[in-house]
Amino acid sequence: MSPNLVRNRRRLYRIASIPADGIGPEVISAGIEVLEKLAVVLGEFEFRFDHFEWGSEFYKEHGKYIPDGGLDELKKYHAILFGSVGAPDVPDHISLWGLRLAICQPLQQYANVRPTKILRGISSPLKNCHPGDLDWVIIRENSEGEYAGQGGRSHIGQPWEVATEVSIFTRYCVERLLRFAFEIARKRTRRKITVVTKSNAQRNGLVLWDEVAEIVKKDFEDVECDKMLVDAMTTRMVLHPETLDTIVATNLHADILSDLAASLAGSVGIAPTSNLDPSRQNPSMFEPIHGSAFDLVGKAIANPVATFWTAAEMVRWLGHEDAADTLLDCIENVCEAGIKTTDLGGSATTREVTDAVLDEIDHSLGYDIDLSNLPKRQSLRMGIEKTKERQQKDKGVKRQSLKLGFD
Ligand SMILES: NC(=O)C1=CN([C@@H]2O[C@H](COP(=O)(O)OP(=O)(O)OC[C@H]3O[C@@H](n4cnc5c(N)ncnc54)[C@H](O)[C@@H]3O)[C@@H](O)[C@H]2O)C=CC1
Ligand SMILES: CC(=O)C(=O)O
Ligand SMILES: [K+]
Ligand SMILES: [Mn+2]
Repeated sequence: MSPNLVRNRRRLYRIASIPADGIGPEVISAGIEVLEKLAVVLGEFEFRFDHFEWGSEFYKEHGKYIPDGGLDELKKYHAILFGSVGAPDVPDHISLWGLRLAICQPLQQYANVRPTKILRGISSPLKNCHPGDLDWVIIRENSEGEYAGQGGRSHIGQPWEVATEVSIFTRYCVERLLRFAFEIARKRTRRKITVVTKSNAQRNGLVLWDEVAEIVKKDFEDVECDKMLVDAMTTRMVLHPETLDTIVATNLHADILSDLAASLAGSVGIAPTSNLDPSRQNPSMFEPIHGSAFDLVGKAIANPVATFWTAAEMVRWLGHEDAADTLLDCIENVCEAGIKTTDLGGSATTREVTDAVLDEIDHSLGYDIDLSNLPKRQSLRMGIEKTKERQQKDKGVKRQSLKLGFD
């Protein structure tokens, strides 16, 4: 086979990288190293990253987080890899609305998907909660609710000052998100969804949620559906994690529940986020669940696992399920080997965890070989052979024969 044909089968993905603030740049640069290694080793695809210096430094210099025309620029990419926005010297609402929400909302990334599970080698702070007992995916409405931008302040500074934060819930957005969540539940083994609201106190918008859920669930009779009020949901997550699978909730409720979920699975330093436009008309955005972690900046100890898992979810969204699973396997192998940062009770640095994952990816071929010394097309061909092998899903079996297939 000619090298050109092989090369043509390799998909090229253009990724916009926006590391932004705090530990964002530390974890995103580690994530990019891992993605580039995965691409070279598997040979199914390649990435071209363009870096956008948008963040709080840019804001302080230019008065805006996104320059004019910036969103149109982002639309040219297959996906966006995002770090975190938020700096100690800029009010949090300015930074969040200036960058993250200013991307998610116009690009209609209305489904925020947050899987959480106890990775091999990580222990839950919950007594008796082991891998398999906590394996959830939280679907967060990502376009409206408490983050719709409705509200205002009057009589600022006066004793009679008034401020409103109006939650917006539209039948259209609630229904599209619930349908998306039920589809996710249907694809998972347990086919089980919990709809979380607060329709006792929030008697308008969340009653609408309950009503729309009743309608949508009729189209998913194969999915077991139950509902919870959000306060009781926290109790169930802690005391009966094994009874949950797919969870769907409003923008604010799911924001809170998903940080709790990540911590119950070990740390916010491990959990991923996908901000998806399910219509695929716009690029989706992938980011670790955590924020800027001011307390860790510059110490080189931020946990990069959340970003690696996020990278795996980006690869999955781009259509490479097996490659995503390979990366997740490599991450879990590293955790299982005890190479963990301090948030997980270990003592490894960001660099050490990253190097260990890079090493695992190299070894995921089942072959100890240094790809950096090979001409590019040889490693491409090896990747294709490797992909075929993976389809057999023979995890754990050392692959004996790896056809190098040099032309
Ligand atoms: N999507 C985004 O861009 C987000 C931005 N933020 C912003 O980040 C800033 C800080 O927010 P916080 O509420 O403190 O939340 P945070 O997620 O930055 O930190 C909360 C706690 O988790 C720890 N943590 C976070 N990431 C970690 C990692 N990778 N490894 C180990 N430990 C980690 C931190 O050290 C801290 O103790 C604020 O400006 C906030 O608005 C917060 C959440 C999301
Ligand atoms: C801003 C924030 O906390 C989040 O997107 O999860
Ligand atoms: K983030
Ligand atoms: Mn959050």
